Amino acid sequence: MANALQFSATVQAASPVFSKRMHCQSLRHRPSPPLNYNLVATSLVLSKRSRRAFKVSCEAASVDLLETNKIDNEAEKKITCVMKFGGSSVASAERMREVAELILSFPNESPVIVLSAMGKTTNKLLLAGEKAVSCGVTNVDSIEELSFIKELHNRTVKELEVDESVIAKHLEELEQLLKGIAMMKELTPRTRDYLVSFGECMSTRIFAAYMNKIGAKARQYDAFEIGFITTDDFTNADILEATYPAVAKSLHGDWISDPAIPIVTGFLGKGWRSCAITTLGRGGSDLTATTIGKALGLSEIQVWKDVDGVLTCDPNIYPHAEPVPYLTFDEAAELAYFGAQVLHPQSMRPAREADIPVRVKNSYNPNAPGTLITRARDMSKAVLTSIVLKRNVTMLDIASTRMLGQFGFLAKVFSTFEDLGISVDVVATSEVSISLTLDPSKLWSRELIQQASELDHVVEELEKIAVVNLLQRRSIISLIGNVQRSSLILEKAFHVLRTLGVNVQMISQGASKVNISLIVNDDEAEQCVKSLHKAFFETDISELEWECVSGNGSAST
Ligand SMILES: Nc1ncnc2c1ncn2[C@@H]1O[C@H](COP(=O)(O)OP(=O)(O)O)[C@@H](O)[C@H]1O
Ligand SMILES: N[C@@H](CC(=O)OP(=O)(O)O)C(=O)O
Repeated sequence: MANALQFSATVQAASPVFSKRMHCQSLRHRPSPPLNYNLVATSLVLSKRSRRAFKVSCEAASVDLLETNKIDNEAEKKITCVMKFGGSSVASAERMREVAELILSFPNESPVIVLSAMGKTTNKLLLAGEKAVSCGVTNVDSIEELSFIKELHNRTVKELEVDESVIAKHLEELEQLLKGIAMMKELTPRTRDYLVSFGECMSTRIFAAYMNKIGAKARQYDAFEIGFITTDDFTNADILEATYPAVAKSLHGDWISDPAIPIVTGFLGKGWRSCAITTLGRGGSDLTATTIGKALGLSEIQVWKDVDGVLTCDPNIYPHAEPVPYLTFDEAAELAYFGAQVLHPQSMRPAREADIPVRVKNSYNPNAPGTLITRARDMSKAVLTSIVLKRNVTMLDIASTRMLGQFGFLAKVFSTFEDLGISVDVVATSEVSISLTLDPSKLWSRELIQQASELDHVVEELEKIAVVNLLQRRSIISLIGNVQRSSLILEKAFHVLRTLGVNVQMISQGASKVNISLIVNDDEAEQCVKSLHKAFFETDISELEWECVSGNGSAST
């Protein structure tokens, strides 16, 4: 019953007229006890039409309208935004308390909350799984990572003073699963996903219990039970279209019938064929949040991290990185795809499709403005937005053995990759040769031995039509910004790289118009990023501008 609304009214002095009129309405649930004189408190679920009639009746019967209206308004409140908190934001009981306080400090928002696993739980679960493969069943309970996970979650439950039963079953099951892995002596991608799901399943249960304890009504959801339907690509699954209506139905339906803050597991889904738990790739809770944003048509998606927004480069490489106040979806997607850990590579897609702004905020510093990501922004002054580094990339130089002018060479090269299921990142071509890099995330998701033999196989296949040079330990430095000013960016960048004595091995300016990629050796890459950062972000912008032909930078689409 889509329009159902819940009422509660204290009837102080009802009249026979009121009682009669109430019974005339098409009530889903008759009030109990029957409305009568001096009735105290009742709860009704009414259609919108009946609700209007009920209001009139209430007035006629001197019902305590204050109480009625209060609950009426509560039910009419719509879900307004989604707030995602990453592992670092919910790493301890103390952090969970602060996050709860943060959520409740926005009284005008009715958010859906998406949580990642506590702290480094996902990494620990993966390590525990790997150890279980070879440690023997009897030694599972002494796996250090298992003890750490148990201790962290039990301590958090205790410190938050919530019932330990909320996670007891999960901890028991986790140990059983590790014993199963030890018995089978193998950890398949499917089991790996089931294993890491314990992290999000436990963090959300603890947090929902705590919210309820402090009087903020909350309801926990496992994403794989509420319609997150994915491909069966374990460890790196894609969200399928059917997810949006299914998630909307689950969350909205519950909210209408019994409003409570939804606390949803990030990162997890359910394979459409296998019906097994899948994961959306590392950092996938961002994608969970943007998917919910699109499914519910919300006005804002917030991702709360441990940094003051998206920064001008990875702060672990260069601590003087600064927050970027505005980004477009295209810039953010490119930045994430080319390796900025701060956002999941696919997470911008649902937000862009539904045109919902994404705000990246710092849960440790909520007053910092963060980064606002929208469809368009003023690009008139933008030169470079951010520098991203993707390490340990494999590069292939492929030169055709045929004569110039032969067609079909590129098609053959790409069909080889398609047949082998390997995706390509950066490409630069001439008519008879092509240089490209392979997407490491697709290779990383496979076993190391499998990776090596797959690369051999790629080379073997390509050598049928070309001379192939396999180059490993390369890095992609992506310059994200206003490619309308590519000449200025390239001039400045190459000046920096020449000063460092670094030779660029490949360069590509993608069709996205926000990214220029440079390939250099792994061992030179960090220094390049630091020097590029100094040149672009620690130099007065006007010094960059003087050479720029006026009118070069135009507004974005
Ligand atoms: N360009 C960047 N801007 C901001 N953070 C970045 C960037 N590149 C890498 N990072 C790293 O990403 C981290 C935040 O992402 P992540 O760990 O996935 O957050 P969470 O777990 O809170 O969702 C930061 O702590 C920072 O170390
Ligand atoms: N816990 C998962 C999913 C995730 O999104 O985590 P975080 O928000 O902490 O990056 C991971 O570590 O990959």
